[in-house]
Amino acid sequence: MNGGGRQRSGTAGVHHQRQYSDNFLDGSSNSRWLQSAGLQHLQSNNIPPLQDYNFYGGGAQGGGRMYRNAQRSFNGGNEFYMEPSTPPGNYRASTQKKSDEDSPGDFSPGLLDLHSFDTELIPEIPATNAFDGNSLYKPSRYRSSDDSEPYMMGKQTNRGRAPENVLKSFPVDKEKSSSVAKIKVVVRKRPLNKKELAKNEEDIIETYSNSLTVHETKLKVDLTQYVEKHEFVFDAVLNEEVTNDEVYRETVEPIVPIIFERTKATCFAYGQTGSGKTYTMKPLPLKASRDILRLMYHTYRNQGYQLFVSFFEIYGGKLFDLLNDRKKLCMREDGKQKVCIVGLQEYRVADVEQIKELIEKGNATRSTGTTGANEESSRSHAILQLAIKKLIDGNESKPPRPIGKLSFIDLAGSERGADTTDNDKQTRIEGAEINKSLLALKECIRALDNDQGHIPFRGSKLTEVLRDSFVGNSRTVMISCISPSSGSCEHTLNTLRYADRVKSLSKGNNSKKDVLSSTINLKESTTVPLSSVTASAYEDRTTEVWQDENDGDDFSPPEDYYEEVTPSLKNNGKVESYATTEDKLKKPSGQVKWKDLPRSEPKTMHSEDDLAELLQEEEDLVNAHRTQVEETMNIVREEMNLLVEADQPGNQLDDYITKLNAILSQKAAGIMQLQTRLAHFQKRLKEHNVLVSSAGY
Ligand SMILES: Nc1ncnc2c1ncn2[C@@H]1O[C@H](COP(=O)(O)OP(=O)(O)OP(=O)(O)O)[C@@H](O)[C@H]1O
Repeated sequence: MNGGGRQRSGTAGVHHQRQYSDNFLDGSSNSRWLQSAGLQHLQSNNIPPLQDYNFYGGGAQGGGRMYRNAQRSFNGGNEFYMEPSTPPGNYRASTQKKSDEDSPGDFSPGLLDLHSFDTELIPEIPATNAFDGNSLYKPSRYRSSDDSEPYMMGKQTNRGRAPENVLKSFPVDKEKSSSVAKIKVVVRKRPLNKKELAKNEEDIIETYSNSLTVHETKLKVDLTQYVEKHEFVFDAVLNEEVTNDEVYRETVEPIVPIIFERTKATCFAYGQTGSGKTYTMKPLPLKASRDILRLMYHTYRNQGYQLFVSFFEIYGGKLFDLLNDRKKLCMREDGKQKVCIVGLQEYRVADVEQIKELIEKGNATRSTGTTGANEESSRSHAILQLAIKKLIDGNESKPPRPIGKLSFIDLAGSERGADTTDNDKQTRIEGAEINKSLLALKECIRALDNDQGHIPFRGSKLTEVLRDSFVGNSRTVMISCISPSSGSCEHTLNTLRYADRVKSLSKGNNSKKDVLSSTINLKESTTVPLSSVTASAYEDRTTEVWQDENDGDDFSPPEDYYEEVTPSLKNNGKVESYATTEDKLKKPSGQVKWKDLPRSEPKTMHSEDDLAELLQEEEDLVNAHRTQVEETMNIVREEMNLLVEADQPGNQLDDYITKLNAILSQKAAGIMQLQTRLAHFQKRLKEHNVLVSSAGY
């Protein structure tokens, strides 16, 4: 598709990108992420405090002044302004009828409508005028679009792309916009970090341009090891050498022009803690705003477009404004089921530096903590929104109309539910809440996947906010971040299955389900231990097998197959028990590979088929029960959370306990059934072994 996974930048930037997390330069997290984004020159200690720029000022008049300031700034002045657009009494709910538009006094104070779009169409600009680099280009007003030289008004550089090229890249984008997929799922693999290298963990992810293979080492019942191969296909797979700039080009850049065309777009990162979500997400808004401003000031010049920034987090099921001293926010639904965030401050911005400052401010305010995998772990879901609005008839005294919106969501680690086992009460509550919201997100995705009439968006604050990412005229880019390490294999598989499910939401996708591992690899890999395979015998025919057995087959794996695994219930000791180096079959690159196995004699084959079927059955059963137990645990966690929140646990404790007991008894019955089945399985396995040894195999 795009060759993203094979990209090699081959520049100094690559070297930088390949540094492991622990190798990062000293300094604040903000300066670190600017460096990681290739935007270090934006780092400035000289920027005056926001208050110096009438940060909390407002009013219709203020808005007019603000706009004029913006124009001056754009016209080469060095003035720097930012004002929130939602001062009390100054903002109109965009759901209001057109007849009300001339009555600024009726605007709902501080109410931001996340979903509403007016009906006025943006005038089409002929491509020749819109993208005429010669007529529009003002050389003194911006820099190259190169990653290391972001768009900055009032500054000039001799380096960078020719002006024509900068502007002419947009027609391409515009053409692309109509064909931009509704949902795009991209996987990003980070490099092994120092800790993982110190533990001798191996890179088990093999990437191609739009697919990847996870090589999972497993133990058979007789404790011999084998490698199970899981193949996934996505829209793009970005390997550990891909820079943040390339990530931007692959993910967000194509959707930027569309937000001028009445579209809501969302980009979110998903993955376990420490997998690189924040590292990936942080540079994107700045890069996007650079392109948005370029479009605003050139392609849509003089058309009254304005750019607004807001930044909030969902922490413990509550919303906090990251640009307004973590002020608690309220989410409300209006009569049309449109979600509004009451009190959220929006800041109008005119250049990248202002946006940079706001993002830094928000990031500094964000809730973080330390996990085993990440010293600066996000404990919240952070949502940064870039909203494009348009002045009504060029009238600066009226609030502008929302046109399009680009939201960036940095989700908390997907396995933070594991924190519920932590002794610290606060961490447990956080973990439970994160778990709940990610579970709700999964439920919504599943419901959409099944074309269910009712989508349970109200399951969590996160899904309420994300609602418009999945319905209506929207675009969604999901970046699944994965660690390459063998120790993270289970989490990685969970992330990829989750991503696979999201991918299946988009029409006409070509995503293969990860059924291969349980049907083919398992069957064949159970017959020969890995240690007995010589390196020279290395061969890979998995793809061939897949094609043979699955061509034209629209088989969908059972629901349970995609259930996410809660790590606290898993045996993480697996990291330690990973196969010894001698046991592994390696390619010259060191990548562990699955080995094709010799074809068996018909008699043995028959018994192997039986065994494989049995194994499959057992695995399905175990998966189903594990899922049930995990779901139960989630319910228990949620209930516990409710109790804590209720503040007077005694009140409803008896009810809760009765309810939980009923659920647990039901699950216990299931587990007993599983034990009976396993005993049966063990008996069959013994019989099989006898059969194999008597056949002299
Ligand atoms: N592609 C990458 N290249 C180099 N370093 C990376 C890459 N991805 C992540 N890192 C580093 O790994 C560490 C963890 O990354 P990050 O904080 O982005 O994880 P996260 O998924 O956001 O975790 P959490 O959910 O706990 O917030 C950071 O120090 C980061 O700099």
